[in-house]
Amino acid sequence: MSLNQTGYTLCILGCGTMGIAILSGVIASIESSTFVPQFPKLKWESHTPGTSTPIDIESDSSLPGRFIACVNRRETAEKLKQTFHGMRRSVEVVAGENLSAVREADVVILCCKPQLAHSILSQPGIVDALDGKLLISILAGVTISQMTEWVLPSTKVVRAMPNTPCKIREGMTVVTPLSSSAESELDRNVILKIFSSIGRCRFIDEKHFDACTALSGSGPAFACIFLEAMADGGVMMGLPRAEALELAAQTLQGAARMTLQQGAHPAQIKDTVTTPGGCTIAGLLALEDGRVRSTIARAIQIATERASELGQPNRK
Ligand SMILES: NC(=O)C1=CN([C@@H]2O[C@H](COP(=O)(O)OP(=O)(O)OC[C@H]3O[C@@H](n4cnc5c(N)ncnc54)[C@H](OP(=O)(O)O)[C@@H]3O)[C@@H](O)[C@H]2O)C=CC1
Ligand SMILES: O=C(O)[C@@H]1CCC=N1
Repeated sequence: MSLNQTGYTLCILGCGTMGIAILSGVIASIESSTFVPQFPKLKWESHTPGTSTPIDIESDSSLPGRFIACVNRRETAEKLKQTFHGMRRSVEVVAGENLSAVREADVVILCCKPQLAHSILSQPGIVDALDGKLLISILAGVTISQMTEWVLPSTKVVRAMPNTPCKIREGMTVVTPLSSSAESELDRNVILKIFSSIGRCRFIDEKHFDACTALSGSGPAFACIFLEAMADGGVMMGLPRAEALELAAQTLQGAARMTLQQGAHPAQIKDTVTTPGGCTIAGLLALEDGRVRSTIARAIQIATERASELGQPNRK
Protein backbone atom coordinates (compact mmCIF):
# COMPACT_ATOMS: atom_id res chain seq x y z
CA MET A 1 0.00 0.00 0.00
CA SER A 2 1.27 3.47 -0.84
CA LEU A 3 0.82 6.35 1.56
CA ASN A 4 -0.03 8.53 -1.41
CA GLN A 5 -3.00 6.29 -2.05
CA THR A 6 -5.94 7.79 -0.21
CA GLY A 7 -9.00 5.81 0.68
CA TYR A 8 -7.41 2.57 1.76
CA THR A 9 -9.51 0.00 3.61
CA LEU A 10 -9.29 -0.35 7.40
CA CYS A 11 -10.68 -3.47 9.04
CA ILE A 12 -11.43 -3.62 12.76
CA LEU A 13 -11.22 -7.30 13.62
CA GLY A 14 -13.34 -7.57 16.79
CA CYS A 15 -15.25 -4.30 16.96
CA GLY A 16 -16.35 -3.94 20.59
CA THR A 17 -15.66 -1.13 23.06
CA MET A 18 -12.23 -0.26 21.70
CA GLY A 19 -13.00 -0.90 18.04
CA ILE A 20 -15.94 1.48 18.33
CA ALA A 21 -13.80 4.05 20.15
CA ILE A 22 -11.10 3.95 17.46
CA LEU A 23 -13.49 3.97 14.50
CA SER A 24 -15.68 6.72 15.98
CA GLY A 25 -12.64 8.88 16.65
CA VAL A 26 -11.06 8.34 13.23
CA ILE A 27 -14.32 9.06 11.42
CA ALA A 28 -14.92 12.17 13.56
CA SER A 29 -11.44 13.40 12.69
CA ILE A 30 -12.11 12.92 8.98
CA GLU A 31 -15.42 14.74 9.32
CA SER A 32 -13.74 17.61 11.14
CA SER A 33 -12.06 19.95 8.68
CA THR A 34 -10.32 21.92 11.42
CA PHE A 35 -8.22 19.17 12.95
CA VAL A 36 -4.85 20.46 14.13
CA PRO A 37 -2.97 18.03 16.37
CA GLN A 38 -0.95 19.70 19.15
CA PHE A 39 1.80 17.90 20.95
CA PRO A 40 3.84 20.48 22.87
CA LYS A 41 7.02 19.15 24.44
CA LEU A 42 6.62 18.93 28.19
CA LYS A 43 9.20 20.88 30.18
CA TRP A 44 9.83 18.11 32.65
CA GLU A 45 9.71 15.07 30.36
CA SER A 46 12.82 13.02 29.77
CA HIS A 47 13.53 10.75 26.84
CA THR A 48 15.66 7.67 26.68
CA PRO A 49 16.83 7.57 23.07
CA GLY A 50 15.24 4.76 21.13
CA THR A 51 12.61 3.94 23.72
CA SER A 52 10.21 6.85 23.58
CA THR A 53 9.83 9.24 20.71
CA PRO A 54 7.45 12.19 20.92
CA ILE A 55 5.36 12.52 17.81
CA ASP A 56 4.45 15.76 16.11
CA ILE A 57 2.89 15.32 12.71
CA GLU A 58 0.51 17.22 10.53
CA SER A 59 -2.74 15.53 9.65
CA ASP A 60 -3.52 15.04 5.98
CA SER A 61 -6.03 13.22 3.86
CA SER A 62 -4.33 9.84 3.96
CA LEU A 63 -6.57 8.43 6.65
CA PRO A 64 -8.61 5.38 5.61
CA GLY A 65 -11.47 5.83 3.19
CA ARG A 66 -13.32 2.57 3.74
CA PHE A 67 -14.14 0.92 7.06
CA ILE A 68 -15.12 -2.66 7.84
CA ALA A 69 -16.09 -3.70 11.39
CA CYS A 70 -16.09 -7.43 12.22
CA VAL A 71 -17.92 -9.00 15.14
CA ASN A 72 -18.91 -12.54 16.02
CA ARG A 73 -22.65 -12.42 16.72
CA ARG A 74 -25.45 -11.13 14.50
CA GLU A 75 -27.10 -9.26 17.39
CA THR A 76 -23.85 -7.42 18.06
CA ALA A 77 -23.70 -6.49 14.37
CA GLU A 78 -27.24 -5.07 14.49
CA LYS A 79 -26.39 -2.93 17.54
CA LEU A 80 -23.16 -1.80 15.89
CA LYS A 81 -25.00 -0.69 12.76
CA GLN A 82 -27.11 1.57 15.00
CA THR A 83 -23.97 2.90 16.67
CA PHE A 84 -22.47 3.93 13.35
CA HIS A 85 -25.76 5.03 11.82
CA GLY A 86 -25.75 8.68 10.82
CA MET A 87 -21.99 9.04 10.48
CA ARG A 88 -20.99 10.68 7.26
CA ARG A 89 -18.60 7.83 6.49
CA SER A 90 -20.39 4.52 6.39
CA VAL A 91 -19.01 1.52 8.24
CA GLU A 92 -19.62 -1.94 6.79
CA VAL A 93 -20.52 -4.16 9.74
CA VAL A 94 -20.18 -7.91 9.32
CA ALA A 95 -20.71 -10.88 11.65
CA GLY A 96 -18.90 -14.16 11.09
CA GLU A 97 -17.21 -12.90 7.92
CA ASN A 98 -13.68 -12.24 9.11
CA LEU A 99 -12.05 -13.79 6.06
CA SER A 100 -13.70 -11.65 3.39
CA ALA A 101 -13.17 -8.53 5.52
CA VAL A 102 -9.46 -9.21 6.03
CA ARG A 103 -9.07 -10.01 2.32
CA GLU A 104 -10.56 -6.64 1.40
CA ALA A 105 -8.53 -4.71 3.97
CA ASP A 106 -5.19 -2.97 3.56
CA VAL A 107 -4.72 -2.44 7.29
CA VAL A 108 -6.20 -4.61 10.04
CA ILE A 109 -6.55 -3.54 13.68
CA LEU A 110 -7.00 -6.58 15.89
CA CYS A 111 -9.35 -5.59 18.74
CA CYS A 112 -10.67 -8.92 20.05
CA LYS A 113 -10.14 -10.26 23.58
CA PRO A 114 -6.54 -11.42 24.13
CA GLN A 115 -7.55 -15.06 24.66
CA LEU A 116 -9.37 -15.15 21.27
CA ALA A 117 -6.51 -13.83 19.15
CA HIS A 118 -4.92 -17.16 18.28
CA SER A 119 -8.19 -18.83 17.30
CA ILE A 120 -9.31 -15.86 15.18
CA LEU A 121 -5.98 -15.66 13.35
CA SER A 122 -6.11 -19.44 12.88
CA GLN A 123 -9.47 -19.35 11.07
CA PRO A 124 -9.12 -20.88 7.58
CA GLY A 125 -7.60 -18.41 5.08
CA ILE A 126 -6.95 -15.56 7.53
CA VAL A 127 -3.18 -16.02 7.58
CA ASP A 128 -3.02 -15.87 3.78
CA ALA A 129 -5.42 -12.93 3.68
CA LEU A 130 -2.99 -11.05 5.95
CA ASP A 131 -0.05 -11.72 3.62
CA GLY A 132 2.03 -8.53 3.30
CA LYS A 133 -0.47 -6.46 5.29
CA LEU A 134 -0.11 -4.29 8.36
CA LEU A 135 -1.62 -5.98 11.43
CA ILE A 136 -1.96 -3.65 14.41
CA SER A 137 -2.82 -5.46 17.63
CA ILE A 138 -4.26 -3.54 20.59
CA LEU A 139 -4.46 -6.68 22.72
CA ALA A 140 -3.22 -6.48 26.29
CA GLY A 141 -0.49 -8.97 27.10
CA VAL A 142 -0.19 -10.69 23.72
CA THR A 143 3.38 -10.17 22.52
CA ILE A 144 4.72 -9.49 19.03
CA SER A 145 6.73 -12.72 19.17
CA GLN A 146 3.53 -14.68 19.90
CA MET A 147 1.66 -13.05 17.03
CA THR A 148 4.46 -13.39 14.49
CA GLU A 149 4.32 -17.13 15.11
CA TRP A 150 0.63 -17.13 14.18
CA VAL A 151 0.97 -15.25 10.85
CA LEU A 152 3.19 -15.34 7.77
CA PRO A 153 6.63 -13.67 7.97
CA SER A 154 5.38 -11.14 5.37
CA THR A 155 2.68 -9.82 7.71
CA LYS A 156 3.87 -6.69 9.50
CA VAL A 157 2.87 -7.01 13.14
CA VAL A 158 2.79 -3.92 15.36
CA ARG A 159 1.35 -3.47 18.85
CA ALA A 160 -0.60 -0.42 19.91
CA MET A 161 -2.18 0.35 23.27
CA PRO A 162 -4.93 2.97 22.98
CA ASN A 163 -7.58 3.89 25.53
CA THR A 164 -11.32 4.61 25.54
CA PRO A 165 -10.99 8.42 25.27
CA CYS A 166 -9.97 7.77 21.64
CA LYS A 167 -13.72 7.86 21.09
CA ILE A 168 -13.75 11.62 21.70
CA ARG A 169 -10.30 12.10 20.15
CA GLU A 170 -8.68 12.57 23.56
CA GLY A 171 -6.96 9.20 23.52
CA MET A 172 -3.46 8.18 24.52
CA THR A 173 -1.94 5.50 22.33
CA VAL A 174 1.50 3.96 22.53
CA VAL A 175 2.85 2.03 19.56
CA THR A 176 5.82 -0.34 19.29
CA PRO A 177 8.65 1.12 17.17
CA LEU A 178 9.11 -0.05 13.58
CA SER A 179 12.43 -0.69 11.87
CA SER A 180 13.91 2.17 9.89
CA SER A 181 13.43 0.74 6.38
CA ALA A 182 11.64 2.76 3.70
CA GLU A 183 8.69 0.37 3.76
CA SER A 184 8.40 0.67 7.52
CA GLU A 185 8.33 4.44 7.15
CA LEU A 186 5.11 4.11 5.13
CA ASP A 187 3.57 1.84 7.75
CA ARG A 188 4.77 4.18 10.50
CA ASN A 189 3.00 7.08 8.85
CA VAL A 190 -0.21 5.08 8.42
CA ILE A 191 -0.16 4.20 12.13
CA LEU A 192 0.56 7.79 13.14
CA LYS A 193 -2.21 9.12 10.92
CA ILE A 194 -4.72 6.81 12.56
CA PHE A 195 -3.76 7.23 16.20
CA SER A 196 -2.72 10.91 16.10
CA SER A 197 -6.14 11.70 14.67
CA ILE A 198 -7.77 10.39 17.85
CA GLY A 199 -5.47 11.80 20.52
CA ARG A 200 -1.84 11.66 21.49
CA CYS A 201 0.40 8.95 20.13
CA ARG A 202 3.99 7.99 20.83
CA PHE A 203 6.34 5.10 20.19
CA ILE A 204 7.45 3.10 23.22
CA ASP A 205 9.45 -0.15 23.30
CA GLU A 206 7.42 -3.30 23.74
CA LYS A 207 9.17 -4.07 27.06
CA HIS A 208 7.13 -1.20 28.57
CA PHE A 209 3.79 -2.26 27.09
CA ASP A 210 2.37 -3.96 30.18
CA ALA A 211 3.06 -0.81 32.21
CA CYS A 212 1.47 1.34 29.47
CA THR A 213 -1.51 -1.02 29.40
CA ALA A 214 -1.99 -0.42 33.14
CA LEU A 215 -1.25 3.32 33.12
CA SER A 216 -3.02 4.65 30.05
CA GLY A 217 -5.03 1.62 28.87
CA SER A 218 -6.67 0.95 32.25
CA GLY A 219 -6.06 4.52 33.44
CA PRO A 220 -9.49 5.95 32.53
CA ALA A 221 -11.05 3.49 35.00
CA PHE A 222 -8.62 4.49 37.76
CA ALA A 223 -9.14 8.19 37.06
CA CYS A 224 -12.89 7.70 37.24
CA ILE A 225 -12.63 6.19 40.72
CA PHE A 226 -10.96 9.41 41.84
CA LEU A 227 -13.50 11.48 39.91
CA GLU A 228 -16.43 9.64 41.42
CA ALA A 229 -14.97 9.87 44.93
CA MET A 230 -14.45 13.63 44.61
CA ALA A 231 -18.06 14.02 43.50
CA ASP A 232 -19.21 11.83 46.41
CA GLY A 233 -17.37 14.16 48.77
CA GLY A 234 -19.24 17.10 47.28
CA VAL A 235 -22.54 15.25 47.63
CA MET A 236 -21.67 14.44 51.26
CA MET A 237 -21.31 18.16 51.85
CA GLY A 238 -24.71 18.89 50.28
CA LEU A 239 -23.92 19.58 46.61
CA PRO A 240 -26.41 18.16 44.09
CA ARG A 241 -24.96 15.08 42.32
CA ALA A 242 -24.93 16.57 38.81
CA GLU A 243 -23.12 19.74 39.87
CA ALA A 244 -20.69 17.77 42.03
CA LEU A 245 -19.77 15.59 39.03
CA GLU A 246 -19.37 18.60 36.74
CA LEU A 247 -17.12 20.39 39.24
CA ALA A 248 -15.01 17.29 39.80
CA ALA A 249 -14.65 16.43 36.09
CA GLN A 250 -13.80 19.93 34.95
CA THR A 251 -11.34 20.33 37.84
CA LEU A 252 -9.51 17.12 36.94
CA GLN A 253 -9.51 18.07 33.26
CA GLY A 254 -8.17 21.55 34.08
CA ALA A 255 -5.38 20.21 36.28
CA ALA A 256 -4.42 17.60 33.66
CA ARG A 257 -4.41 20.21 30.90
CA MET A 258 -2.13 22.49 32.94
CA THR A 259 0.33 19.60 32.97
CA LEU A 260 -0.06 18.69 29.31
CA GLN A 261 -0.43 22.13 27.74
CA GLN A 262 1.76 24.27 29.99
CA GLY A 263 4.26 21.66 31.11
CA ALA A 264 3.41 22.35 34.75
CA HIS A 265 4.60 19.59 37.07
CA PRO A 266 1.77 18.18 39.22
CA ALA A 267 3.71 19.06 42.41
CA GLN A 268 3.95 22.67 41.23
CA ILE A 269 0.20 22.85 40.57
CA LYS A 270 -0.49 21.32 43.99
CA ASP A 271 1.84 23.77 45.76
CA THR A 272 0.25 26.75 44.02
CA VAL A 273 -3.18 25.73 45.26
CA THR A 274 -2.00 25.07 48.81
CA THR A 275 -2.28 28.24 50.90
CA PRO A 276 -0.30 27.97 54.17
CA GLY A 277 -2.68 27.10 56.96
CA GLY A 278 -5.54 26.84 54.46
CA CYS A 279 -8.09 24.20 53.58
CA THR A 280 -6.12 22.50 50.76
CA ILE A 281 -3.30 21.35 53.05
CA ALA A 282 -5.93 20.03 55.46
CA GLY A 283 -7.43 17.94 52.65
CA LEU A 284 -4.03 16.84 51.36
CA LEU A 285 -3.01 15.53 54.77
CA ALA A 286 -6.23 13.51 54.93
CA LEU A 287 -5.35 12.01 51.53
CA GLU A 288 -1.81 11.19 52.70
CA ASP A 289 -3.22 9.57 55.87
CA GLY A 290 -5.17 7.30 53.53
CA ARG A 291 -1.92 6.41 51.68
CA VAL A 292 -3.54 7.58 48.47
CA ARG A 293 -0.27 7.88 46.52
CA SER A 294 1.04 4.41 47.24
CA THR A 295 -2.43 2.94 46.74
CA ILE A 296 -2.69 4.50 43.26
CA ALA A 297 0.89 3.62 42.33
CA ARG A 298 0.41 0.03 43.54
CA ALA A 299 -2.74 -0.21 41.42
CA ILE A 300 -0.60 0.49 38.35
CA GLN A 301 1.94 -2.09 39.54
CA ILE A 302 -0.71 -4.79 40.10
CA ALA A 303 -2.46 -4.00 36.81
CA THR A 304 0.89 -4.22 34.98
CA GLU A 305 1.53 -7.64 36.47
CA ARG A 306 -1.95 -8.80 35.46
CA ALA A 307 -1.54 -7.36 31.94
CA SER A 308 1.55 -9.51 31.46
CA GLU A 309 -0.57 -12.62 32.07
CA LEU A 310 -3.30 -11.81 29.54
CA GLY A 311 -3.32 -13.90 26.39
CA GLN A 312 -0.62 -16.19 27.77
CA PRO A 313 -1.07 -19.97 27.56
CA ASN A 314 -2.31 -21.62 30.78
CA ARG A 315 -3.40 -18.27 32.22
CA LYS A 316 -7.02 -17.23 32.58
N1 LIG B 1 -11.52 -1.81 26.93
C1 LIG B 1 -10.44 -1.01 27.00
O1 LIG B 1 -10.49 0.09 27.60
C2 LIG B 1 -9.18 -1.42 26.33
C3 LIG B 1 -9.04 -2.67 25.76
N2 LIG B 1 -7.87 -3.02 25.12
C4 LIG B 1 -7.76 -4.32 24.47
O2 LIG B 1 -8.68 -4.28 23.41
C5 LIG B 1 -9.21 -5.57 23.17
C6 LIG B 1 -10.72 -5.48 23.07
O3 LIG B 1 -11.24 -5.02 24.29
P1 LIG B 1 -12.74 -4.50 24.34
O4 LIG B 1 -13.00 -3.63 23.16
O5 LIG B 1 -12.94 -3.97 25.69
O6 LIG B 1 -13.54 -5.89 24.16
P2 LIG B 1 -15.04 -6.14 23.69
O7 LIG B 1 -15.48 -7.39 24.33
O8 LIG B 1 -15.86 -4.91 23.92
O9 LIG B 1 -14.94 -6.35 22.12
C7 LIG B 1 -14.51 -7.55 21.56
C8 LIG B 1 -15.16 -7.68 20.22
O10 LIG B 1 -14.66 -8.84 19.59
C9 LIG B 1 -15.72 -9.46 18.87
N3 LIG B 1 -15.44 -10.85 18.58
C10 LIG B 1 -15.50 -11.91 19.41
N4 LIG B 1 -15.21 -13.04 18.74
C11 LIG B 1 -14.96 -12.69 17.46
C12 LIG B 1 -14.63 -13.39 16.29
N5 LIG B 1 -14.47 -14.72 16.29
N6 LIG B 1 -14.45 -12.69 15.16
C13 LIG B 1 -14.63 -11.36 15.12
N7 LIG B 1 -14.93 -10.62 16.20
C14 LIG B 1 -15.10 -11.28 17.36
C15 LIG B 1 -16.89 -9.29 19.80
O11 LIG B 1 -18.10 -9.46 19.07
P3 LIG B 1 -19.36 -10.23 19.72
O12 LIG B 1 -19.98 -9.25 20.69
O13 LIG B 1 -20.22 -10.52 18.54
O14 LIG B 1 -18.84 -11.45 20.41
C16 LIG B 1 -16.68 -7.86 20.27
O15 LIG B 1 -17.29 -6.96 19.39
C17 LIG B 1 -8.71 -6.47 24.29
O16 LIG B 1 -7.72 -7.31 23.77
C18 LIG B 1 -8.14 -5.51 25.32
O17 LIG B 1 -7.00 -6.06 25.96
C19 LIG B 1 -6.84 -2.14 24.98
C20 LIG B 1 -6.93 -0.89 25.50
C21 LIG B 1 -8.07 -0.43 26.26
O1 LIG C 1 -8.86 -4.45 31.46
C1 LIG C 1 -8.26 -4.84 30.44
O2 LIG C 1 -7.73 -5.96 30.42
C2 LIG C 1 -8.19 -3.95 29.24
C3 LIG C 1 -6.77 -3.63 28.84
C4 LIG C 1 -6.57 -2.19 29.19
C5 LIG C 1 -7.91 -1.73 29.51
N1 LIG C 1 -8.77 -2.68 29.48
